[in-house]
Amino acid sequence: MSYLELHDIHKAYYLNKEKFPVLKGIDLNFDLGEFVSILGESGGGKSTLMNIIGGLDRKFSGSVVIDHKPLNYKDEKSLDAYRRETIGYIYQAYNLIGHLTVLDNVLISLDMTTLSRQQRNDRAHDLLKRVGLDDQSTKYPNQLSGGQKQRVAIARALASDPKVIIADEPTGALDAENTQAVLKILDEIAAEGRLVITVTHSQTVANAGTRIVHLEDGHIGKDETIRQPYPKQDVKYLQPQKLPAIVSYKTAFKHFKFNFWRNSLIIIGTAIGLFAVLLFTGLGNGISGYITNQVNALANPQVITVSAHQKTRSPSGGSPTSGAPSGGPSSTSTKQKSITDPQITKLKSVNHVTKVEKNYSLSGVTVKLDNKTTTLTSMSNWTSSVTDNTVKYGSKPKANEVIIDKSTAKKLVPSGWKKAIGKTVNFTYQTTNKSHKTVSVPFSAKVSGISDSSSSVSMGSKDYVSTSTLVSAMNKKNVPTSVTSLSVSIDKLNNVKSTTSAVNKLTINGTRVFTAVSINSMIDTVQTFIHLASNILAGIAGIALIVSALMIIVTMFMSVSARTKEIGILRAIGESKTDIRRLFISESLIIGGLSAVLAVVISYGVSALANVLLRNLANYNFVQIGLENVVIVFILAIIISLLASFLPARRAASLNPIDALSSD
Ligand SMILES: Nc1ncnc2c1ncn2[C@@H]1O[C@H](COP(=O)(O)OP(=O)(O)OP(=O)(O)O)[C@@H](O)[C@H]1O
Repeated sequence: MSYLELHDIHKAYYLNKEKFPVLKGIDLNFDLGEFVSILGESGGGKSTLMNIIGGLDRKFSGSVVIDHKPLNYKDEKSLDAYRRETIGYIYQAYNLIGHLTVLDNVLISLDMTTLSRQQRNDRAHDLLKRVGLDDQSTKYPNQLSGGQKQRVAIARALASDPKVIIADEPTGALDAENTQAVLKILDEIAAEGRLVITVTHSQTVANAGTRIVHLEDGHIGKDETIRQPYPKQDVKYLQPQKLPAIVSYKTAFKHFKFNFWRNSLIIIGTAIGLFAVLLFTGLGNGISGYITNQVNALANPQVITVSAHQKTRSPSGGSPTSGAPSGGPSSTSTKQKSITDPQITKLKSVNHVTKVEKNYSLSGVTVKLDNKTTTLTSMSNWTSSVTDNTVKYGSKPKANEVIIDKSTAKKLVPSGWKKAIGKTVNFTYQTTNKSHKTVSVPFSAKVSGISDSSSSVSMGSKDYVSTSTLVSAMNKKNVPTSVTSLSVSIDKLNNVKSTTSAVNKLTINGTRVFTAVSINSMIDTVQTFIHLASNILAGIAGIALIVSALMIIVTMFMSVSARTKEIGILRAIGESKTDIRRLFISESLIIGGLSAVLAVVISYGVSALANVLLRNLANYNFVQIGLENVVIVFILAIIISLLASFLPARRAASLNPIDALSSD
């Protein structure tokens, strides 16, 4: 039995359903050590036969038996393995990969062996030395002569140590001298105990072999042995393996580098879209953080405001349950129900509540210092809900002390507002006493500190008197000290949410008592809107990403059509559909990944600049790009590049290797 056997091979091409038979029953046997030339006229079917022997063509009838085993032409994977392990191809048109160096062109075959990286490199250099080209290893194919290209192709065909070398018109494009050089190498290959099958229509070339087979009108004509074949050799061949994924990534990167400028433009385009997304989300983070800070500076987040629960449907008029006088001292909302002492006791018993303070809000307060007088639109008592950093100068008020706003201080001491600290100021306001008579309530207090309403977002001036001073003044004038709102302190920030809802759920005689509001819930609401707005902006910016995705799709399709021949070559040396798909997907991923890197770099640069420029607005970083935003942008980039590469990669993988090889 021979090493390679062809049994009754029939092959026809169809054009518009018309059948063109090319091979009409071929039976041939080949052995290792033979250098067989298949001689025939142009168009006689020589290449067609080679494609069948080489495992590239699957549409024929008959069988090919290799090393006693019939080839399974139905199974694409076993054909890939056959090409990878057994066949080395040499073409008339060289078919080198243009964007790879001479060395890399040889290495692509070696990557499908189990040799180590160093061994692969050494073998590639040895093969190039053998064909006289080791000094050209860093050149690209377009920098070589025709003869040199063909020698690189021979080195590549030998790289994976195949038992069968198929050479389709290997000297067709060469001059006499190069033809002789190539034929000599092919003869040496046969002498190593390999089977060399060459296709030619030149008698001179055919004479260089050990046997000539004539192909005539789709049949085997004369089959003549012109000299003894070389003896079979008991050598150990290299161990083949599937292409490791890393090689596809590396090849993709090499192609990416080869088209660096075109790819750079696409990366910039994609990066702009990603940058816009990052910037808007960063801006959303910054603004919501700024508002949180501002609100927290105004009010202590660990203190919730509690008022008596109002039945929303009750229009005006008295409440059916409460007999307490309505409103605190000149309360702004007179319709609000007062909170009773038993209710306060109940509130104090709630878990995590550490302190309950009454909120008094005075309006129309006249302030007098020496001969200067002014009126405050509002004034409150100092409670835990007011944060300490409200006091910009001096200290917070103790008993018989008051904090006045900078605007108030300026009116009282025009010569220097800071001098107001330490001075005793007289206050008076009008309200109704327990007998429903209008009375003036006077009190005096020493200014312990000054607040500044202009330095933050706040409504009206910020004047606060110590609670004990105010309450004793009210008591003196027989003014009711009941209130409509309380400041309730909670032990830990973490408990604020749960305690707020616990207070809201409190009932007395089955009726809800309180309405509690935490500053956090207000911040949450504001933040929800800010994030919504910034996400909408980021979403709009995301439209740019659709354009980027389209750009990547177009580039990938261009890449597939420009690299059709390369795809054919890679398939011919044994790469599978999966390898080809991975090649294109990885190139797209490289583009996507680098776009994300560029976008992140630009975003951090622009946000640093924007934050410096916005410093004079407030001492705060308004653009805050967090790690999670960066991660999202990378995920986005990966999704876009995967989606964009899906169709082109599928198309590349589904190309017929023979059609791909014959493309220009
Ligand atoms: N894909 C195809 N579709 C239709 N016809 C084809 C196809 N490929 C080859 N043929 C035809 O089949 C015949 C054999 O072609 P083939 O390339 O095998 O010949 P060849 O002997 O190698 O020719 P040459 O020496 O010129 O390279 C030719 O007539 C050719 O036109």
